[in-house]
This record gives sequence, structure tokens and C-alpha cells, in this order.
Amino acid sequence: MTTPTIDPIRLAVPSKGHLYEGVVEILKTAGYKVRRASDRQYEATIAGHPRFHVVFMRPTDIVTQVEEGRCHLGVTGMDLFAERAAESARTTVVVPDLGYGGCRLVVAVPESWIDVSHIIDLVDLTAEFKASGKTFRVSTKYSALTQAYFRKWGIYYYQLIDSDGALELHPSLGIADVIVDLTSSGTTLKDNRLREIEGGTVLDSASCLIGHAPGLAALAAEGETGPLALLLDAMDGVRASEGWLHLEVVGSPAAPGPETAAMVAAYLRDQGAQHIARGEVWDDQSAPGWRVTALVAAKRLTACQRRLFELGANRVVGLPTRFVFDRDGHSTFDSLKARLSELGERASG
Ligand SMILES: Nc1ncnc2c1ncn2[C@@H]1O[C@H](COP(=O)(O)OP(=O)(O)OP(=O)(O)O)[C@@H](O)[C@H]1O
Ligand SMILES: O=P(O)(O)OC[C@H]1O[C@H](OP(=O)(O)OP(=O)(O)O)[C@H](O)[C@@H]1O
Repeated sequence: MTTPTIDPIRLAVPSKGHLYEGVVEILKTAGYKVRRASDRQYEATIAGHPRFHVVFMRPTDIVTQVEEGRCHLGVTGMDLFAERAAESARTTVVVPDLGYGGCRLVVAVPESWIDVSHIIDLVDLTAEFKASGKTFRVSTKYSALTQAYFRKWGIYYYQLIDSDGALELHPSLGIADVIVDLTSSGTTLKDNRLREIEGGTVLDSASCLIGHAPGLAALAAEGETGPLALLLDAMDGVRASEGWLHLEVVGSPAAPGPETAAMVAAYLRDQGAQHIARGEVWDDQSAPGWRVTALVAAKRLTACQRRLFELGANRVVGLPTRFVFDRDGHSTFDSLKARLSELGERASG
């Protein structure tokens, strides 16, 4: 008798660039360490998770391969998903923002265009170009998003120049009048004497996790202990823990226990701490004391510690958190499962 082979779960990860390291780090923290020998290796396994098979691709190709079902899951930019597959019934967004790769798709004009400060100014300008027999040219890699955005603002008279990179050079070279491109720090626009205009943000983007709906439906059917649920739960736990420390404040036995602990808890609440709990403890001499635990934003702890000592703390410890699971927290797997079953019902009925 032959053992039935189980198909691998194919996860597509950007091979390099802005979106690569963030996901590899999230996966590693979640307990899914990608074993990749070199950055020229385009396939990898995940230690301890033999069902997963990682393939490295360009972020644009990831959208296509997930759409076509060759990959169950893929990490890409929301900008690329929105441009290519937003209306696809087969691709679904599993996690819209993985917490890195943030950038915006914006309309940028030459700095010298002092009369153009708002997107609405392009309505008249493009009409003027047309009236004088000129073509208003817009360079972009995002023609679908640009067209939809311009239509929304009533901008109709322009020609798209499709291009693959270094668009910021196009206005000064006379290839285009304006560009629609990504920005994050703003340095590239500034260094090329371009600027954003008000109302000119076409899209806010971040790294996202997308999936092939029919493939995911089969995996979701394996339930809460199946590999899809375990991966998504682990990623939820990691993302919920990001930026938080597990704080332990231990109080002097000399300070009146319950009252001091209550004051410390109230102070931490004011500082935005979460999941605050307090209780009685005994030191190794059996002297009674108190303890407050909480989740506190890592960036706030240093500024809090002096006040905690003033209130009666003896020791303040901030421990790194790796996973945070909260009974009322968002479950990506549960909401995905609900969405997939809705899609399934719609398709069958
Ligand atoms: N400046 C930026 N800061 C953060 N994220 C960015 C930035 N620029 C682009 N991104 C994100 O990274 C994605 C592109 O990734 P990257 O440029 O690394 O790969 P690529 O598409 O293979 O690049 P190229 O086509 O230029 O070779 C974009 O679609 C966007 O989601
Ligand atoms: O606002 P900034 O922080 O300056 O970032 C913006 C730049 O980042 C991206 O380019 P990328 O580095 O991906 O190079 P590319 O030209 O190959 O796309 C984007 O296309 C911009 O050119």
C-alpha cells in the first residue's frame, strides 16, 4: 500500500528588496525559520514545518502566482495587489498590513509648478493642455490605479507613459509632465526636485499577505490544528506582541502593599499599559510585598521607571514579548474562514 502524498503549501516570499526582510523576520519569530542558503536560492524549506514550501519571487510575480493558484499564500505590496488583482474573486487579502513596507502611491509634480498645489488644479491644467493642442503626460507603473484615481477627480485629458523604474527622472528629461509613484521618506522626490500635491495620495500601502481563495478553503477545512491555522495564529501572536514589553514591577515590602500596587496600576494605565494585573508576593525571607504586571509600550518604559520607584517599586523589569494572544484579539484564521465560506456560498448559489 502506498502512502498518499500531501501537497505542499506553497508560500511565496519576495526574493529581495523592501519586502523581503520583514516577512522573514516575522516568520522566524513565529517559529517558522526559512532555511535559505543564499540570496540566489529561489526555493526553501521551513525548519520543523515540512508541509511548507517557500518560493522566492518578485513581488509583482507573487500577485500573479497566487491569483493563478500556483501558490497558496504570498507576501507582496498592497500597491501591487491593488493594481493587479484587487477585483479578482480568486485572490483574497489575508493580512492587509504586516507592519512593514509602508509607502504611499502619490501624484508628484515639478517643484517649479507653484500654481499646482492640489489635485483639483490638474483638472484645469490638463484641460488647458488639451485646448492648446498639447498632451499632458503621466509616467507611472500603476496605470489602473492612476486611471481610477484621475477619473474620481474628473481628470480625463492625459496620456499614460508606462515605465518600469526611475520615474522621478521623467519630468526633468521631458518624458512626462508629472509622475505617479511610490514614496516613503520623500527623499527621492526631493532629490529630483519634485513634490507631492494635496489630495494626491492615490493609495496607502504596506506589505500584505494574500492567498488563493480555493486553495485556502481546502487548507482551512483542516481546522484549528491544521497548518494554515497554526501559521496564521502564530503570526497574529507575533504581530500583537510587536512593540510591547512584559513589565514586572515588584514592590518594597515596606510600602503598604495593596494601596501602592493600586497606585502603580493606575499610573501604568495612564501610560497606556494593557493587561494590568496586581497581586501579593513574598520575598525569599518570606516578607510580604506586591507585584504588578502589564504590557507596556517598549518606547515608554524608560520614561516611566523613575516614577515607579517614587511610588514604591523596588525593581522594574521589562521582558521582551514574543507572542501575545488575547481572548478578544483578532483571529486572522477565524475571519479568513468566515470569508472563505461566504465566498464559497456565493459561488455555489
Ligand atoms: N521606499 C519604499 N519604502 C517601503 N516600501 C517600498 C518602498 N518602495 C517600494 N516599496 C514596496 O516594495 C515593493 C517593491 O519591492 P522592490 O522594489 O523591493 O521589488 P521589485 O518590484 O522587484 O523592484 P524592482 O521592480 O524595482 O526590481 C513596492 O511595490 C512597495 O510595496
Ligand atoms: O521616498 P523614498 O524613501 O525616497 O522612496 C521612494 C523610492 O523607493 C522606491 O524605489 P526603489 O528603492 O524600490 O527603487 P526602484 O526605482 O527600483 O523601484 C520608489 O519607486 C521610489 O523611487
